[in-house]
Amino acid sequence: MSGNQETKLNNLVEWSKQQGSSIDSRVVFKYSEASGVHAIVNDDVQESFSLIQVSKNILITPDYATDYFGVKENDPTNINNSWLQLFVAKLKFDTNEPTILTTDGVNCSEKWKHYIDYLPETLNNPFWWNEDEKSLLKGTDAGILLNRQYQSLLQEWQSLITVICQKFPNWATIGNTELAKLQGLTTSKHKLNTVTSWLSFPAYLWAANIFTSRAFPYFIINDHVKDLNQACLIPILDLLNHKHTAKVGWSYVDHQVNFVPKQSLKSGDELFNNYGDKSNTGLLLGYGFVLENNEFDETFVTLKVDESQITDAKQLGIKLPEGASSIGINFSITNNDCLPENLVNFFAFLVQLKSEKAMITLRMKLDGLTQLASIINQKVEFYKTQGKINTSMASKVSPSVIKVVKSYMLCQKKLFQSCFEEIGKLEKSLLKKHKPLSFKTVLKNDKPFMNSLLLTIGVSSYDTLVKQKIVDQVFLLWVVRSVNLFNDGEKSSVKPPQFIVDEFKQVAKSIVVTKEDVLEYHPLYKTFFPSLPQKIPEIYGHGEWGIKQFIIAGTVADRVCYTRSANNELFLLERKAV
Ligand SMILES: C[S@@+](CC[C@H](N)C(=O)[O-])C[C@H]1O[C@@H](n2cnc3c(N)ncnc32)[C@H](O)[C@@H]1O
Repeated sequence: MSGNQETKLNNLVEWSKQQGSSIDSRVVFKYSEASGVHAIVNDDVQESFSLIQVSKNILITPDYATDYFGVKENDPTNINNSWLQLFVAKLKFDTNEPTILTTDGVNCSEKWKHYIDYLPETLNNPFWWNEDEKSLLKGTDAGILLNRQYQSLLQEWQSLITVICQKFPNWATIGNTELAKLQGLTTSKHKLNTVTSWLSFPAYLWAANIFTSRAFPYFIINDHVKDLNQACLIPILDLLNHKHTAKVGWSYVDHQVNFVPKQSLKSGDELFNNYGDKSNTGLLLGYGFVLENNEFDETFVTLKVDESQITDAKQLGIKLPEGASSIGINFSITNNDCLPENLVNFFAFLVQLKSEKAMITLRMKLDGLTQLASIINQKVEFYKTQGKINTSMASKVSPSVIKVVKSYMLCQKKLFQSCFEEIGKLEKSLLKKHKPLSFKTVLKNDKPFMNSLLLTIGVSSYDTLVKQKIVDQVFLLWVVRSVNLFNDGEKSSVKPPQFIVDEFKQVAKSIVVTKEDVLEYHPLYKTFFPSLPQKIPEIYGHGEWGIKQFIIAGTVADRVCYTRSANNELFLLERKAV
């Protein structure tokens, strides 16, 4: 820490004490490159011992802003702490009119001088990164949210400044100049990082980021607060860094905010606060750092589908995440639930066939999992490559940004990796539980059919069919054979599966064969006919072997087949709800 910053910190601590706050003598403030100012205890501390008491006198609360700007608490522009943020921007950046007086004569600039002087001017969260640095987040949750939050802050600021210009004629000139700077600029060209006045957008952005990185919920000190997002600034307590496992308590007693660690501390331990169960995306955007092994980490699979599909999925009993709409459905992937049931079911729904109306079948579930696995695998690959920052980029971005981006990417990749592994496990357990018929076993048991393959195409095992990529064709041939065998009624050692025969009959009843179908199946048909009945008449010489039978078998295949991608094993699934 520079000497100047150290002086500012000491001034802040002294001022807070003069204003009635107390800091236990075992708490000392230190500085590190990695996490800035933080507190250490230089002796053991018992659990539940109140270490810091901050006087109400020094808190920056919303009432100061509403009083100063003459805004009603329920004013529609008074959302997201907007007026309080503007108030803090004025405290920090207004050099023309440095005295801010409230209606009852409190000189706010004087009052919070040491606190405002201490607040960091340069923030390290992505809102303050240069364009090359920001581009490293392209395609990530953080990148998407960064743009979205930037836009909404911009709109929030525009509404505030418009009100300011109407209400306060002496600020209107600066306000209008600041508003005009943004006219005609596209989103990507917003490189406004320089504070030109307290009414400028960068001044507001700075104040908003001070709130995301340092503010506390206002309800801690005011029971009547209805809006849980309403915030206040609590000097001194905001010098504590975050640990997601830290057990802490905040309470408001006798006009003081008490900070109490709910665990004992050893001499030399860092005295942490707990900012809440935040994901790395939340930490990165709000605070500029991420935690490896963050148990609250989260990422999303976002899908865009029609409104009608959302309605149909709900009708099927799938509980969609809150806010699901045709704009997007965000399925949350966390460490605790890296493969949410509703995501699995929604993918099953997406591959539903007409013949599977009103139920989720094993085939839908397995096929849906295959589609999902492919998307998740793309995400894993994306984070693998995106996480490797190329050397040409490395010269344009700061090492601290590279470090935080790499760490963020790695954690996101881990979540998707766990999701991918979980898909494999679920597929395995579904197959184990429902034990669907394996085509490999079918062939092993149907010796005459297997012999016929050997004599005609020279193939003697399932694995060779896989190698030659002809499993699907042979499956169609076997379906037609099974139906003929069944219709023959002959006593045979081979029993065709009843559900295959039933499915074939059902398709046969409703199918309308088109010219396109015939053209599609013609090449396959020609490979088997007329040679098969000539060579092996005992199987192919009686029954129905027309091209139509193969077209029907094709639809049967769509309805009953599932190929496990890990080993290309083909399973035949009965249609039943799971
Ligand atoms: C409430 S302030 C804490 C005091 C701050 N370190 C300072 O220098 O004033 C929050 C900021 O501290 C830093 N910080 C907090 N917890 C951290 C952690 N576990 N690892 C790295 N930086 C952390 C981040 O820069 C964050 O934006």
